Amino acid sequence: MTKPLAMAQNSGVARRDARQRILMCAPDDFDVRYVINPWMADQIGKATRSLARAQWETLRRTLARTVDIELVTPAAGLPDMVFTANAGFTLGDTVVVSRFSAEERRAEEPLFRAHFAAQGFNLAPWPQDIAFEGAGDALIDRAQKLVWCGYGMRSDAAAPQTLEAVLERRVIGLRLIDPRFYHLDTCFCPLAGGFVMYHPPAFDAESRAAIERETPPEKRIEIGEDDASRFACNAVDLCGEIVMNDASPALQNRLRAAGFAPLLTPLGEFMKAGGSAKCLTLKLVEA
Ligand SMILES: NC(=O)NCCC[C@H](N)C(=O)O
Repeated sequence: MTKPLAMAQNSGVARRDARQRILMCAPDDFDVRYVINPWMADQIGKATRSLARAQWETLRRTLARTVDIELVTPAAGLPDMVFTANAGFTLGDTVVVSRFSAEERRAEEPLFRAHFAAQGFNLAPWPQDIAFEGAGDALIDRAQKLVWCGYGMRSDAAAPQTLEAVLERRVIGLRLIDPRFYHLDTCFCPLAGGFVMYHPPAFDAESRAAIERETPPEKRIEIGEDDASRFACNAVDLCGEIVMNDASPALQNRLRAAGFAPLLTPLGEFMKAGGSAKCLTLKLVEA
């Protein structure tokens, strides 16, 4: 079988990836202060700031071995701003800044917009009345040259076609049906070489069929309930190194057999807010 790691090392994509930039936000004001997803229920006030900080620093250092880390300034009173996956969706030097469905996160929008503008991104137009939560719900699949876009929990049903019109890229909408997997990046992860790691019960039948249509069986890595609940799909693929909160030995073996190198970094404090490795990062993707 073709090894994605080897493939990546020989491709132009890998050379760009070597200088890839990832946006993060320090957890200065991280906490659980409201409940907007099932993971946050019963967790108000229960995150330990010092432990969260240590977990976030370990993630940052781990990623910084391979990519350049950029930081957006955290703001007091916005405890979820640490989840930069939800800042927006970038493609080349264009960004679609998120239009949060969750009222509690709306105040993050102007801060992320100002950050992207200051960094020289072109801000793509987006209708105010269509919720879209950025790279939490829109995931680029370089191997298949398309964008997968989750909807039905946070991003509106109109988000996929709106994104397709804005980006002029093929976008496939995937309808999410389990509130625990409220963003696409909690239950779906495109990997190098056309592999896709996903939790099938998080999707409706039509969306599962779309995934099966686009991805051959040998490239589909189905994630069971146990691994999905450890946020195994919420992973960052860095040229074949898969940075994730946790994964069972069986899943780690499955990933290794496909040519990937799982790298576990515990992010339990952030799980209390419903996020882990992928949610804490935004790849500033090359077009
Ligand atoms: N899944 C993600 O991309 N981000 C995690 C966001 C967690 C935050 N508490 C939220 O519910 O919006």
